[in-house]
Parts: sequence; structure tokens; C-alpha cells
Amino acid sequence: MLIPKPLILFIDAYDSFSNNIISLLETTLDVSVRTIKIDNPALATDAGLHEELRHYVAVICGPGPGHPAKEEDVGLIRRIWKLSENELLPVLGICLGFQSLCLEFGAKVRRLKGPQHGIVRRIQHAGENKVEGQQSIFHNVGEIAATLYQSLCVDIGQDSVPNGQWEVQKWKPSTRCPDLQPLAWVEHDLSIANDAGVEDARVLVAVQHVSKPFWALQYHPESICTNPESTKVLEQWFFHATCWNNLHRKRRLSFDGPIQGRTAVRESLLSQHEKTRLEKLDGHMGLTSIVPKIHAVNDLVCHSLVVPIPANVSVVEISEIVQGDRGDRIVFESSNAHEKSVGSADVRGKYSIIGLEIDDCLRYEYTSGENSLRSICRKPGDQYSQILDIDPYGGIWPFLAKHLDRRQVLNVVPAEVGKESPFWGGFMGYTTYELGLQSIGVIPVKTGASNVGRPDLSFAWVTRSMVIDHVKNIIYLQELAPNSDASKSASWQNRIRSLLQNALPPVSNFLLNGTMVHIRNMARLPAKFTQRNPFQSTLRNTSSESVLSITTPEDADYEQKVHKCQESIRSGDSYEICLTDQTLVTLRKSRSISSWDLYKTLRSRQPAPFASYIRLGSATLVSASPERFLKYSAEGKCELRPMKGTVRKSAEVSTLAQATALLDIPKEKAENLMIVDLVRHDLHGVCGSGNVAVPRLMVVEEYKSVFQMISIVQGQIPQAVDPDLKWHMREKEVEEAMRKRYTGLDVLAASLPPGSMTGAPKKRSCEILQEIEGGKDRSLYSGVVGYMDVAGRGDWSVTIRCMFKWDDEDGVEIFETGEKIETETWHIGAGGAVTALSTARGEREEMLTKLSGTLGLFRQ
Ligand SMILES: C=C(O[C@@H]1C=C(C(=O)O)C=C[C@H]1O)C(=O)O
Ligand SMILES: NC(=O)CC[C@H](N)C(=O)O
Repeated sequence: MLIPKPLILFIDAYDSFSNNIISLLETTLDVSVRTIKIDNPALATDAGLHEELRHYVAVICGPGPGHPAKEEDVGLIRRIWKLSENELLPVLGICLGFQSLCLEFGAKVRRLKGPQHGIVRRIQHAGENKVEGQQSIFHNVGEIAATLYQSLCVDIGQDSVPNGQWEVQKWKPSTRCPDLQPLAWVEHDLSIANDAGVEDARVLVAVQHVSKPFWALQYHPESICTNPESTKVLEQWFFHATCWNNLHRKRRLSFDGPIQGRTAVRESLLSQHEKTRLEKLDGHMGLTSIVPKIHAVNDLVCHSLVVPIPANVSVVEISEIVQGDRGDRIVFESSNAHEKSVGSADVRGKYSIIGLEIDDCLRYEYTSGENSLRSICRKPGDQYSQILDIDPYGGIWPFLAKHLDRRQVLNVVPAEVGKESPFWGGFMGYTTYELGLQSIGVIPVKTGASNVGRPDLSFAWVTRSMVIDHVKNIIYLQELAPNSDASKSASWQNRIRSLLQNALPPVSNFLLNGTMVHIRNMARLPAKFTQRNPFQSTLRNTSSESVLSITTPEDADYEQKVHKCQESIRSGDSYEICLTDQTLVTLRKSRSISSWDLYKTLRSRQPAPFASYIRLGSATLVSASPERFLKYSAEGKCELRPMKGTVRKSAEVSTLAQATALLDIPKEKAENLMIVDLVRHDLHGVCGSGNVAVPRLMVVEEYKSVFQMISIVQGQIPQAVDPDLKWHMREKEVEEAMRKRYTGLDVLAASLPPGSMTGAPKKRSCEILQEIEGGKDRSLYSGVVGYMDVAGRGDWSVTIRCMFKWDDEDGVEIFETGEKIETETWHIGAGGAVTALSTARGEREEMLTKLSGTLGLFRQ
């Protein structure tokens, strides 16, 4: 029989690091953690709270945005300190929880003179012998270097202790707070210059209540940059907590009865779908009448044909040969494939993907806030536009998860040829920033009527595709179709292969031990294919002639917004805020430069590992994104690659070594660290405790016009069936586990909007941004673009360094001369992370640097 582990309750104040703390607790201590939000209505009454607490051996009052004196920021936490002797149990406060405890027992809470977010400091603790009469939770603990995330601090009277008395006084309870035993401090000699924004000489960072089982830490033990020594403090806290329970706990622990606390790992999308389905069945409503039929296609396979291509043929040329240069189109391109100095080896463009026949694809469009989606197909002979109610599926994400699940494809034919292709077919498309806001419970303030009904998610179901392998110089021509349709697929593939072979110079090739070998004859290439981009020079002239207006953010206005972000940081409401703004470019619509032409120029001027062109429905996106958001494999390995820290290339900073030195400062490292910790939290929410790692931390990469600091966060998605246990399970149990399994889509749904575009904590920072950015939709900018394939794989980029337009903004301008001009308006978003250490001017310049790559298309 399995013995249940003791339960700890984590009270979550809507922070973006909570799951990291839970992971640390569950991997360090032999406990399970359940979590509730500070405003859980089920615990609004004291009776409800007391009932809930009966399940737990201890409570953690977590960190969070805001101020401990504000009821809406701490909620339940404040009531924990007031528990009567009968209900009392051990508690550890962390950061906001620490501040709340100190406030309750007499401390003043004040703003730090220099906020400390993502800054690593040495913790001076009392160790074993300074606290009289008892061992503290720092007993036998060595040196701790810990990350701070705080704008506020508590003052138990230390500010007024004269220097001469400090060493004696600092470990004693103060007259202001006789119940609080100080356990640790961060100290700084202010006469020594520092670049971490330190302006406070003494900050209390750990306390213990002298008679109640309350302990608290102001630093963040779970941060990736806090050293492992600090976990000893948690172990000792739990030891003290257990001893206290054994000696003093009045209320007996309960192992049964209703419990509000939930595991930090969210329910899988497929399980949510299943649950909704069963609920409907329970209601005897007859499932078939509620759930719209999606045909299960059980015998789908991916038919694949490999076509060799000459080495220097571009993705643009391939796309034009097969698709012409008009119509809907989706191209995900590693446009840095041949640029050794762009990106690092792991993203140096191995593959590009082209979705084919996008005009004819089934397309799903969803607008956030709605409970239905549009399913659209414009295929000649099979045209329809349907509204599907997604409530019966449990929402948009469970709906998509189920759609993919029913079309899972396990085989590619012939297997030895197509198995290396990273994409066999599936969804390709985009989601907006506002879709992400919906998933974290921030209601977007939609301004203006024009954007009503625009899709926040648009995915084409791509069954015919090309994957270009830039290393092997081959194309996979692929079609998803029933196994029995092999000959139909073959005739389509042969047709496309002929198209390519007729248009491209010949390539001799043969298979050697299963590997394709090419013999290329460069001398035979026609001139068209040796020129990198034949359209570039024409566009340069035409585009500047077509520009009717460019509206960039006003300097003073942008700087004002940076100050507003910093005010929210100083008040404790945010640790870092990714401020952005939009530039509008209105063009004379002309047949001679299409969006595709713009893409062609951008991709060659700003080579990037995650470039993309999307023309889908009423949206057009032209992107040179350097940032991978999320990649996952069919086996559940996932990887996020947040970027934070940007330097413009210039004569002074032209090498990677120079940029690395420039970014190796607390301001830049803090920006990156905060997002790494936030992304770890998002990933822990699906992968579970102990299943997230950071194999690369703060490494600088070179791009065409900037240097970027990146980190890599990896996780393992829980497997439906443990291979070791599978043999002990009945077939039905295995089936059920598979029906409810987690996929990469769970991670995607749990991590939007991308943390690098929000700041931390995510929810509060996004709310602040709604206000500061004036409720303007960021729309495609700050969203993600990518694919989820039928074999369970996915790759998504953050939509930055891009421009987009909506067809509904196309207009007509009438000049005084009476001339009528058709116009289109492009949006270019740009911004950067604001921290306490930012300067308004520096932030504005950073925004302009990021803008310049894309805006440059219109300025020459
Ligand atoms: C906000 C943008 O970029 C984001 C912000 C970065 C930063 O603050 O250093 C770096 C990469 C992106 O995650 C943008 O390109 O507009
Ligand atoms: N990380 C936290 O809990 C921060 C607490 C509080 N909002 C502050 O800024 O000081």
C-alpha cells in the first residue's frame, strides 16, 4: 500500500515563481504540496479555512505582487497569522509572506530606496550560536547567495540603530517588534559603489516568531541563481515544523474529507475534454447531439517523398515555384541557415517549412472571450463556414488538443525516407498576445470597434507540406492521407517534383547506405539562382515611394511610460515590465510591392532562425524573429528559449566578446534571470516538480543588427504510462491514461503570453501594461507563430521583429487633387523590459534599436 506523503499548503498570491517553490519543496522534503489562491472563495469563512487546514502539516505563504497591507494583495495570508492556539500550525512566509508576517507583528513596511529584483546578494545569517537559547533554521548552514525579488522591505527598527551598536543589536528582537527574532540580513556599505541598485544599508531577510511556529524568508530560495546551500534552510524549517507539530499541534490532522487545495500541475487538456464529455453524458443529454462531429481519421499516414535540391536555392524560390507569389501562404523559414554569425548552433537553421494549398485548408479562427470558433473551408467544391460551440469541449485548447488527438499519425511512408522530417502536417498559424491574456485571466480592454471579431487564434490544418532540410539539401514533399490513398499522393508528389525539377538546376543524387548523396554542378546554375535576392533593389526604391506616413512612438511619451512602469515596480506591483509600443506605416497599396515582397527583403536583411511569412484569412505577418518560444518533441521533451538583454551592434560593440562583456552586468542579468524563473514556473505547472532544468543560462548570441542574451529552460512533459509500470496495467487502464495524456499543447496553453513579452509576475504586469499601453491591442506582435504536428511535435517563435496588417484596415485616401489612393496599414511593435535599473532614455533607444530592423524596409 502507498503511504500518502504529508501535505503542505501553498497559499499563492498570484506570483510567477510559485511552482518553482513547490518544486523545491517536493524535491527537497518528503512532502506533497497543494495550492490555493489568496482569494479562494471557499475559504472565505473561518470555519472553511479551519477545515481546510486540517489536511496539512504546514503552510507556505508565498511571494507576490503588491503590498502586504493591502487586503486584495495578501487575502488569506493575513488570516494565517491570526489563527487561534487551537488551529495553529507551522508556517513559512516567503517574500510577500515574510512582509505580511512582519507587518502583523509590528514592523513597518517601507519602499526600498533601491528596489532589488533578480539581484543576487549574500545573506548574513545568525548560524548556530548567535540566537540565544535555541537553534535556528540556519543552524549549520554555510554561505548563502540568494536572489532577491523585492521593492519593499520591513523595518523592525534597524534603520535607527547607530552603527556602533549594530553588531550587538542585529540579532535581538527590537523594541518595536519584540515577537520577531531576526535571523538573517543583507547588508551593504553604502560608501562602496555598486551597479546593482543597492541603496539600503541593512535589510532584514529572515525572521522567526519568538513563541508561535512562524518563520519567514524575504529572499527567494527557489530562484535558479540562489545557491543550493539555501535548501538546508528549508530542510531545517521542516524539521522544526515537524517537531512543533509533535509537541504542540492541537487540531488532529485529517486524511479524508473535501479539500480545496489543488496540485500545482494543471489538469491535461485531453482530461479536461474527457471530463466535460462525461459530465454531458451524466446529464443524459446524448453526446452526439452536443458535440459536433469531427471525423476520426484512424488510418492517416504521412506520405513522404524526398526531392534533392541545389545548395543555394532559397526557400522563397521554392515557395514561388510551387505556389506562385499570390494567395494565402504560410512559410516558417530558418532564414539564417547559411549565416554562420547569426544565432547559435542549435538554432542555426536546419529546417524550413512551407504549408501548401493554404487557400483550400480547413481553418479554425477563434476570438478571445468567445465560446465558439469559426471553422472555415474554401476548397472548391467543399466550401463552408461554420460556427462551432466549444463549450462542450471545455474551451479552445481542449478542443484543439482533441482535434489533434483524433488525427494522431504514427507512421510515415516510406519510413526510412520521411522519419527525420520534423513536421508531417498539422496545425500551422498564429495566436495573438490577447489570447494569452485570456488564459491568465486578464481581460483585454479592446479599444475601438474595428478589431472586434478579428481572430486571436488562426490555425490552418495543413495536409500538404514541404520541409526543406538546409543541411542535406533535400525537400520532403509530404501529404497526410489514408494509407490506401498512396497512389493519389504519389501522383501529387510527382507533379510537384516535376515543377521543382523543371524550374531548378539539375542535381545528381543517389542513395548510399540510406543517405542521399548529391553531386552539384554550380557552374550550371542559371544567374537567377546565384543572386541572393533579385527583388531587393527594386523594393528599396518602390517601398519608400509607397510610404504615405510613418507614425513612431513620441520620445517623451515613451519615456513617460517607462517612468510609469518604474513607479509600479517601486510600489511592489511588478518586478519587471516588458513595455512596448507600436509604429504605424501606411502604404499606398500597389501591385508592385506585395507583403511577400516585403518578406523577401526582410528575410535577407535580417536573417533569423525563426523568420515567418503568414497570409491567412484577414491577417498578414512578415517576421524576422530571433526568439524561439517553445519547442517540443513527441516524447514530451520541451524547451523554451527566453531572450532578455539586447545590445545594438555598432562600431564600438561589434564582436560577441564585447557584447558579452557589456551584458555581464546586474541590470541585464537580472532582466534575464527574472524571465528564466518565470518560465520555469510556467513549465513546472505542466511538467511537475523536479522536471525542469536550465542547461544554458545567460549566453550572448549574435544577430544581424543586435546581440541578444538567451537562456534555455527545458522540461519533461509527464508520460501517460510509465514504461516500467505498463506491464502491470490492464489494457483499459492504459487506454484511459492515453486518452488523458499531456502533450506539448498543454505547455503552450499554460505558457502564453510569452514571459519575455510580459515581465514578472505575469498577471499583474500584464494588467499594468493594459493601463500604460492604453489598452491598445498588441495583436500578432507579442503572440506566437508556429506549428503543432500530427506526430505530437511543435515549434513556436515569439512574434517580434515583425510587422503585421489586417485587411479590415485597408482604406482609401482622397487627396485634394481628387486622386484616390488605396492604402494599407502595417503595425510594427517594439519594446523591452523595464526594471528598476532602467533609464528612460536607454529603454527608448532599445525600443528604437529593435524597431529599426523592420522599419528600415520603409526608410531607404
Ligand atoms: C520586446 C521585444 O523583444 C523582447 C525583449 C527583449 C529585451 O528586453 O531585451 C529581448 C527579446 C524579446 O524577448 C521586441 O523585440 O520588441
Ligand atoms: N517577491 C515578492 O513577494 C515581492 C513582495 C512585494 N510585492 C515587494 O515587492 O517587495
